[in-house]
This record gives sequence, C-alpha cells and structure tokens, in this order.
Amino acid sequence: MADTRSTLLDIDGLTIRAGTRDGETTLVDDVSASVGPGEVLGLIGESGSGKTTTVRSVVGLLERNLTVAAGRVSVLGSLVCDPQHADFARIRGRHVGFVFQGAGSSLDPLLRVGAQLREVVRRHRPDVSRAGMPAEIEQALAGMGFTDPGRIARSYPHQLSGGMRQRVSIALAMVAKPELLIADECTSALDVTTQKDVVQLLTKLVSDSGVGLVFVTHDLILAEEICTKIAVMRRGRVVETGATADVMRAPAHEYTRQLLASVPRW
Ligand SMILES: Nc1ncnc2c1ncn2[C@@H]1O[C@H](COP(=O)(O)OP(=O)(O)OP(=O)(O)O)[C@@H](O)[C@H]1O
Repeated sequence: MADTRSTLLDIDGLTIRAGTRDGETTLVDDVSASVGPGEVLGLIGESGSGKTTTVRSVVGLLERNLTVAAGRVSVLGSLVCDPQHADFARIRGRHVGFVFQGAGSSLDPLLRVGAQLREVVRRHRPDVSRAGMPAEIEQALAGMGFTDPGRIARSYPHQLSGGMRQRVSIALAMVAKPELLIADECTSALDVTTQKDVVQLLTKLVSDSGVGLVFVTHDLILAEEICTKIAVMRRGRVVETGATADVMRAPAHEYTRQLLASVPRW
C-alpha cells in the first residue's frame, strides 16, 4: 500500500468480476498502483487488458454487471472509496477529473463552450464569484493552449476541430481544479500531430499544477513521452511496473518486450 499522505490515488489489490450469461469472469485481477502529485502513471496494454475497467472503478462508473470482488481504491487518502459503496458524487468532477476516448464528441452540442465551462465552475468551484467567472473560463481555455479563449468560449462544439474539442473536454475536467485527472485513451481518436500537441499540453498541465495523472493508452511512444511511471497490464493483471525509463530500457516481462518490439523504432 502506498503512503497515503502523498498519494492521490491508491489502488490496492483491486479485483473486478463480471457476471455474464456464461457465468462469472475476472476482468481485473489483483491490480495495485498509486499516483502522487505531479506523477503520471501510464496504464499500458493491448485492447481488452482491463485498463478502462480499472480506471472506471475509481470514479464509480462500472457497468451494472461488474462487481468489485476484492481490493480497495482510495482517493486523496482520507476520501477512502470502497468501490461498492463509495460516495462517488463527492469526488467525481471535484477531486477526480475524467476524460475518456472521444470525450470531445460528447460535449453538449447545443451549448457554447463557455456555458459548459460555467456550469462546471458553478457546480464545483464555490470560490469563484460571478465577476470572476469570465477570467476563470479564459484561464481554463488558455491552459489548454488556446490563444483566443474568448472566441473558443463563444463557439459551439461543432465549430471546432476534433483536437480542439478534445482540448475543451480536458479544460472542462481541469476547470474544477481536481487533484487527480484520469485520461482514458483521450488522444486515440486524434491524428498523430494533434496527439502530440495534447500530450505536450497535458505534460505542461501536470508540471504547472501538480495534478496527478493516470494516462491510459495502448501507445507506448505516447506513454514514454508523458508518463513518469508505467504499469503494463495483460489479461486483467499488472505484469510489470516501474519508472518509465527503466521499463522502456530494460523490460523485465516477456509481454512488455513483445509490446516494445511491436513499436517500429524498437
Ligand atoms: N460490462 C462488461 N461485461 C463483461 N465483460 C466486459 C465488460 N466490460 C468490459 N468487459 C471485458 O473486459 C475486458 C477488459 O476490458 P477493458 O475495456 O477494461 O479493457 P481495455 O484494456 O481498456 O481495452 P480497450 O483499450 O479496448 O478499451 C475485455 O475483454 C472486455 O470485453
């Protein structure tokens, strides 16, 4: 178990099972991982390895047929979540931001970007006055690399490109000033150049704000760029974990070696 005083997220022996027509199956098997302030944990693995199921349990978004069979997830030390009975409404949004794959395309199409940001600030930031709202929104958009935040705030989602929408969805998560951000394949739907831009912005965000980040990806190159440590998942289990540079340089597990070998430059 990690030191809770400096740990934003502590996943300890998490096991998640699914009830299916064919019986019970284990999707996440005894997974442990932790994230501290300014750390970026990469959850890496091929499709179906259990990455999404793991992070969705942190914010109480498991599907109905899934149950936490063992283990524990705690967020911010004192806010301990028993994933079965946690007060997720208290932590989701305010303390833990969540950006998922294609989040940019699930923005409210009928609301201008500024109105969507205002709604989040109203719900989660009692410290922001009415008068301070416009500056807060501009700051959130500028933080995601928009040089013309006023225009973006006045735009409807369909007036923006896919990459811009994805950056807006990260701004929506970050404007609540969460201590922890979970980004689940948040760049997968973007072209390679835009992916790099978003990863650079996330890297800056982490170093400027000290937020902890869980970066879920199957892309080792992106992971190497942004993650301070990585946990490699296969068939629901963490097969290898360590500082990114160490794992990349000297992978201990055969599966990690195979993943690295499948990347052209390796
Ligand atoms: N509600 C569910 N009921 C049954 N099986 C599920 C359910 N949700 C996910 N699974 C299965 O659990 C396994 C892990 O899925 P998960 O989405 O967590 O993997 P992943 O590593 O995030 O993959 P991807 O990158 O494709 O999203 C997969 O085999 C998936 O089919």
